[in-house]
This record gives sequence, C-alpha cells and structure tokens, in this order.
Amino acid sequence: MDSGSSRQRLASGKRWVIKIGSALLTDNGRGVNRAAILNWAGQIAALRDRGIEVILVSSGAVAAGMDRLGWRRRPESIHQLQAAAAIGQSRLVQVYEHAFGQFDCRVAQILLDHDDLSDRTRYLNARSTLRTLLSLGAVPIVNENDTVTTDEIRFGDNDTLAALVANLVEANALLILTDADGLFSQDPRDNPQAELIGEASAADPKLLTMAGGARSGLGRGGMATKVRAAQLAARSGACTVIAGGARESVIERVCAGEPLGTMLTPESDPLTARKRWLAGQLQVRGALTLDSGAELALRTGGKSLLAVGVTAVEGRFHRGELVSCRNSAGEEIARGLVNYDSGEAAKILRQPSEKFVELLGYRDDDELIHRDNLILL
Ligand SMILES: Nc1ncnc2c1ncn2[C@@H]1O[C@H](COP(=O)(O)OP(=O)(O)O)[C@@H](O)[C@H]1O
Ligand SMILES: N[C@@H](CCC(=O)OP(=O)(O)O)C(=O)O
Repeated sequence: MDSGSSRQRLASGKRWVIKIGSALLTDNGRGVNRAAILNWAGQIAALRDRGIEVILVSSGAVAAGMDRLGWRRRPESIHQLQAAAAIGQSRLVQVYEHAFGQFDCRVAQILLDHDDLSDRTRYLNARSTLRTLLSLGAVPIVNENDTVTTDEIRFGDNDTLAALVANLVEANALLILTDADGLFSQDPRDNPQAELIGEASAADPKLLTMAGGARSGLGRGGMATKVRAAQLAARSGACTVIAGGARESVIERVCAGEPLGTMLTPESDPLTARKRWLAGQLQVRGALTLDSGAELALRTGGKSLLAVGVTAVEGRFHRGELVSCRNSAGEEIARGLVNYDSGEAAKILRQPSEKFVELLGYRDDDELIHRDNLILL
C-alpha cells in the first residue's frame, strides 16, 4: 500500500485517540498553555461535529502542579510527584472544561490505573463508560491516576496509556502530539540533519534504534515509548501518527489524511488485526443459531448477520458484547459483537429489519452483527 492511500484510509477513521504530551501542554514548563489548549479543543470539536469520536489522553498534571507550586525541577520523591499531579490535574481539567465549553462541547475526566485495564470486569466497565460518553457527544479526557499509582503498577508514560485506550475502545487511529515533528532518523536535538520518517511498519525493528528518550525533563518517554505505543495500538488494528502539536491545524490536517509527521501502520490489514484482537479479548456472552442461508452469507459472501437468518438466541448479553454464531448443526462458525441485547434479539429473530420498530419500538442498526465486527472461525 502506498503512503498516500494509507493516509487516505486513515482519514476515514471514525474513532481517534489523541495524546498530548507534557512538554507541549505546558509550553516547556511555563504553566498550562491555555491558548494551545483552546486551539486543540476547537479542532477536536470540529471533528466531533463531523461525527468523528475523539478520546483525548492528556499528560501535564505533574508539570502543571509543579508550576503552581513554583517547583523548577521534577521531584524525585513519588509522594511529591503525586501531590504535584493532584494539584495539576484539577487545574488541567478546569482549563479543558473552559476551552471545550467555548465550542459547546462537554468533557469528562477519566483517571485510569493499571488495574482498571488488567482486571476484566473493570476493563469492560471502562470500555462501556467510554463508549457511553462518546455516544453522548462528550470528549473523555484521560490521564493516569497518578495520585494512587505506585511504581509497580504505573503505566509510567502516557504514550503507553494512550495505546491501551486505543485498544480498549478499538480506535481506528492514535495521534500522538509532541514537541518534535515526528520520528526522525535520530533525535533532531542531537543531529539537525536527521530525516523525518514519513511512514513505516510499527513492527520495523529499526525504529527503536532511531528513537531516543525524553530530553525536556517534563516528558517521560521520549520517542522510544511512542514507537512502542504504536506497536501496542497496532494489535487492535490502529494506525499511529506522531506529529508536532504546535503545527497549525495539526489535528484536523492529520485526520483529513495530510501527510504530516510519521505514520506507523499495523503489519496486517487493520480490520483483520482488530477482529483478531476482539476475538482474544472479550468473553463470549451468548450464542445465536443461524439458518443455512445466513451461514452461507457469512461464510462465502462476507455479509453482515441479519436477524432474519437467526433461529435461536441463548444466554444473556448486552449490545456490544461478544456472541458466538452457530450453524444448525451446533458448530461454532463465527463470533461477533452484537447490536442488540439478548431480550431484543429474541424478539426480532427470523424477522426483517423493517419490522424492528414495530417489535422493539425503535431500530438502531439493520444488522444483528455488522460484518466489520464478525470474525469467521
Ligand atoms: N528519533 C527521534 N526523533 C524525534 N524526537 C526524538 C527522537 N529521539 C528522541 N527524541 C526526543 O523525544 C522528545 C519527545 O518526547 P517527550 O519529551 O517524552 O515528549 P512528550 O511530553 O510529548 O511525550 C523530543 O523532544 C525529542 O528530543
Ligand atoms: N500522568 C503524567 C504523565 C506524564 C507523562 O507521561 O508525560 P508525557 O511523556 O509528556 O506524556 C502527568 O499527567 O503528568
């Protein structure tokens, strides 16, 4: 795939995770950069108005807290860092609330720690809350829950957190905004002749030899954690773009497919990667039995599953959960994310979608499982 077409495909992505790093947010430590935040908020609100969902992962709590406390150097002590984060986080959210408010956009603060993403129940809870916030048109603003995390359970840098959030919500793309214009063949602060990498496979081992650590004293990860984040994001099929956050209209331009910064792509086709990820991540909550026509449509036609081809529903599940699809002989032939609860599915089985309103009182989706959310076994 040439770089132009992969950028164009990126532009059709409907769900983005955008990460903004400390150095950028705090204008290299000079307090929270309200003007920049207002500008990014305007760009994100414009995307939202075009139906693109955005989750913002924002660093900057420690840096904002240090600024409020008049501390010049990042403290070593974990408790001082946590205190600075507690002071800075409320400041940061206040600035976001005000900035997004100018564009009639609601924001929601989400603080996550490692346990939230490693414990299955909490993982699914975080996933549902984020999806609900997005469906309400809000922009979730995520940061690590710095005040309670200990060294053993820290994500450590928000690049990793942003990639895990991209996995969690199955984002199409992760945009990492930083103070460099992308990944260069060498840290441009060491070598001004270093060249920008336009596009590469996230798994390319050469990338980590180019990426160095953080230099600002504010950011934690440098480029190495951004490349690793791209590798993590690729597991669920997300492309990553690393770009300079100070560039004019950077968010809108990257989301429109302009070749800014560095694009790091998953090795396999994004949809296949995403489906594989889904199949491994979620628990099967129920089962649907398909008639022979539906089985054929799935197996050979690459079609979505329609209620008209479903003859039985088992188990209790909610919209968005993973269910197994069996043929009339009881063999599992596919798995997928279902668009209706088990009670609703029972009411609409064997029925065409035109009858959903009569049977349910509404119709959200025509298909019971959309083909993009189906994994054939
Ligand atoms: N190969 C590279 N290309 C670009 N920047 C690099 C590279 N290696 C190291 N860096 C450094 O990474 C920094 C960005 O990382 P970091 O300070 O952690 O930012 P953030 O706070 O946005 O996460 C850049 O300012 C740059 O000095
Ligand atoms: N949770 C910390 C994030 C620190 C961090 O990872 O910063 P960065 O490398 O700039 O993304 C904070 O808000 O200060």
